[in-house]
Amino acid sequence: MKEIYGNTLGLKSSEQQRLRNTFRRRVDPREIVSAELARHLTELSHELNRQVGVLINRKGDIEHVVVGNAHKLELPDIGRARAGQIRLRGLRLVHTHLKSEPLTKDDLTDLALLRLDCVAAVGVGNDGLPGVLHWAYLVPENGSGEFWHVSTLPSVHGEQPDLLATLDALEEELNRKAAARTVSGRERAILVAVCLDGNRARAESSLAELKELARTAGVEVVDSVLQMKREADPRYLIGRGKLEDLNLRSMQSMVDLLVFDKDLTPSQGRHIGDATSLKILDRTQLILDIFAQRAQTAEGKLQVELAQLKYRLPRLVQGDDSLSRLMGGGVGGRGPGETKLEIDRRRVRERITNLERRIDVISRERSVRRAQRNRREVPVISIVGYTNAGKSTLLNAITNAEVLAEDKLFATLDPTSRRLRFPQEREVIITDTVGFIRDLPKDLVAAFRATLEELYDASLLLHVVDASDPARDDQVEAVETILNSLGLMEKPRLMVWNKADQLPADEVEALLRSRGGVAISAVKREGLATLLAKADTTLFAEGASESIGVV
Ligand SMILES: Nc1nc2c(ncn2[C@@H]2O[C@H](COP(=O)(O)OP(=O)(O)OP(=O)(O)O)[C@@H](O)[C@H]2O)c(=O)[nH]1
Ligand SMILES: [Mg+2]
Repeated sequence: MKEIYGNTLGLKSSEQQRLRNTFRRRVDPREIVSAELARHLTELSHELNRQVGVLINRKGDIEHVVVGNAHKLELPDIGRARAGQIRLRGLRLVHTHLKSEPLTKDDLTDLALLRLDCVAAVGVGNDGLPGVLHWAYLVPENGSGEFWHVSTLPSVHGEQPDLLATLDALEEELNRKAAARTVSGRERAILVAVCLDGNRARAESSLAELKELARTAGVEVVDSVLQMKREADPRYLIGRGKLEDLNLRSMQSMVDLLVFDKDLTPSQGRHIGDATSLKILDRTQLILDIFAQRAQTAEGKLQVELAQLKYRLPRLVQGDDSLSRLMGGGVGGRGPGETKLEIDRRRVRERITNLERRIDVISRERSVRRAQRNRREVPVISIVGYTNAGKSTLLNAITNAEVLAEDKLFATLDPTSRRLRFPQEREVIITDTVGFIRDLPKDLVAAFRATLEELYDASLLLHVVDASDPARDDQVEAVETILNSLGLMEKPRLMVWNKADQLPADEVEALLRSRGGVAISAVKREGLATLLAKADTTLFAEGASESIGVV
């Protein structure tokens, strides 16, 4: 026996029976609602002074009968649509509006988030007879920002549009768009930034960098939004209205992912995930993701996994309640009261300890290698710089090594060392390093400590800068902040203004005058002789070896 859902409290049994009788009705599926069914609903609504609604499937059968209060209707849980779901639900909502009011925001949000075939509201006249019919259906992405098409018919008695034909056309269009999309097979994302300090320019450049990160991670960026805000929403970071809007846009544009340009607290991540049914990533997770995709050596892989686990640990949530309750009573010898969550946490912690131990071993081997190198008294030059500055290109240009250089962030994760013969047959070792980035995740700094340890042995740091990047000054500052935190600012450092081929000559000159250093083009192999000569004098100048610590 099918039951009535919703606000049935205080209804007489005769009224409940009449509501139940609704299940017996069928409508012609081509109509939004038949005049008979509309009248049945409005009469009931009029008497009960409550909204009454039905969910009708494509065959015209009534699957649910729902009672609300005078202003709204709470729908039964038919399950939210999956992110990226193309198909419509195959259910339409027809309900009454006691004052013949238009469709509400809630009605339309239900339409979109539940992917209903359509929503319709029949006005209840003073006599309890059906009046106007407001109805709406979803529209595909269209550039005008419309999520739905809303219209009004003066009465349920007149001719109604062929709903099945409308839905067929709509689904065909949705499928066409989806087919075009699945070709790429990449996850689709909307990027979200919140600017809390009023500095819009900086927020925009950070968002541009996030876009590059997303591209590097292989994510397709559908759109990005920047919200200026005084204070962060404690629950959702962004405003609730904005979140709802994002939700609707994601549904329409078949987005799977929201990527936040700021790190989310564990509870914010959870709340946003719950409110949207989308996968949520923040900046740190995106960077970790890239590192995970790119790590080549065993050590790199261990380090990335370690950083990921450390990031995930506080974000583990109670998954399945029934399961944890089941396991809660000391079943299976897992100790009294231990929940699944605690078991998960313990496993993660064990894995962390294990990884740390293995990384430690590798790191010790590395320092043995370094010590041998030092004993041979070969000075080390380390290339540092913001990600994508051209470090690997420079290493390749001066050593003919083949280190992967590409227009992606974090192309290099593993330190690469090459021998280089200096003009006077003097030998040095030159190392390429992982790129730096502003707000480098704390766990990653720790995880890549071993990699960066190479820098402690360097006799000279070449700080490579993409001189053509508008965010150049911020990037220099970010690199210097990290060098400072590693206690490396005392090392001799040479500023290398790369990509000079992208800048007008006078700007290059001005840069050299004000900031010193060398201007080069690593791809065009210009300025390299000057660079090497300067490095040579710094390293081998009379008496320099002592002051700069070459052993
Ligand atoms: N126009 C121009 N492009 C350059 C120059 N040097 C490097 N590039 C380009 O900049 C991009 C990044 O170069 P990489 O050498 O991979 O940069 P990286 O600093 O090693 O980057 P990560 O390892 O990702 O941190 C590539 O597309 C290079 O071709 C240059 O002198 N001029
Ligand atoms: Mg590189």
